[in-house]
Amino acid sequence: IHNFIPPKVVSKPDPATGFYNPFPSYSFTGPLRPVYPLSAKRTVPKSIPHPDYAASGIPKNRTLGRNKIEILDAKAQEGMRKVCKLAREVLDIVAAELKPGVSTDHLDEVCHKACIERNSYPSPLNYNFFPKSICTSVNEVICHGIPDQRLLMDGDIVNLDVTLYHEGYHGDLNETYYVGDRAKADPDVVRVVETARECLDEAIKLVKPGCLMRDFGNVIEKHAKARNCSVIRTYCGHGINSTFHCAPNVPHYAKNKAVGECKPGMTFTIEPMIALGKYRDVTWPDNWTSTTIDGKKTAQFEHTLLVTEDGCEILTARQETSPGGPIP
Ligand SMILES: COc1cccc(Cn2ccc3cc(C(=O)NO)cnc32)c1
Ligand SMILES: [Co+2]
Ligand SMILES: [Co+2]
Ligand SMILES: [Co+2]
Repeated sequence: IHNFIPPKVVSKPDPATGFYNPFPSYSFTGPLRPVYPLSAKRTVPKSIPHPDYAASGIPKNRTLGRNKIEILDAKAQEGMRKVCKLAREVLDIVAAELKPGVSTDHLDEVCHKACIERNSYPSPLNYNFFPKSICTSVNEVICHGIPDQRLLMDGDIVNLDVTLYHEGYHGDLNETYYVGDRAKADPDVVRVVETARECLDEAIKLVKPGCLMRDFGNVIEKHAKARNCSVIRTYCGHGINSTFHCAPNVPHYAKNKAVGECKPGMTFTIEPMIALGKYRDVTWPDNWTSTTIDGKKTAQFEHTLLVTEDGCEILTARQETSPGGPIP
């Protein structure tokens, strides 16, 4: 079940970290720990259109024709442009808050408010019962990190994954950022972050009518391996439109069997997760937080893309003012 009720704080701090360890019997793969309690569940005014799962937690499984990829008409494409532009604005607003001493829960609050200010619902909230409005994935967390009371520290890397639901369409993007002085970042940390960024850029270059969904994994894994990194296999890119996740499934590893080819009017994400060590993942007892099995750092970047007649439009593209960006 995903209706996650964090456990009561245990009586004594964990000698290893000095923090209270809410899962004493679980052997964490790295140094990161959750810091509870989670803040109270945030609400979205009823005046803002909610996705079907907002109350129940369970998305309607409308894409029963699993492999049928929706082609959006001009009006729907305009709707996707709009929500993706807003999603980029929200990501940039949250990223501007990043500094040592800020809690991931504070980032959730900033994201939640920025969505509401844009008459948008934060898509992750209650999606399959996810408890917060943004995914904040720190260090060895691959994805789906839950915003909590932990304070960001100099030398951390943090992925912010934002998805908005606006006027019937979802827009989904994420970036990984350096916390503290980027110039002092560990070279291995820079390698995994910049490799993830480059893997996404390489894959996007392929996107045009006729390109096969299974092609992206080959270029992503080739680049990752050339930089002595691995590719997480469990989580994939996905179709996105009026539904948060739909066909196609877009694996990021080589020699995959993904079905489908790019056609004008399709919208989907590519969101490679790259690791310094092993590609295998293991999920915390919170049922959400996915971490590398060896506790080594991992990074991710994501865009929502629209296939056009001669290539693609990066609907969630960085702006001049966007925080972060490549270390030259
Ligand atoms: C075992 O079912 C699971 C496991 C983990 C997570 C969720 C639900 N979920 C919550 C937020 C979220 C974001 C994305 C995404 O595409 N980011 O780019 C995907 N899933 C998401 C369900
Ligand atoms: Co479940
Ligand atoms: Co995302
Ligand atoms: Co996504």
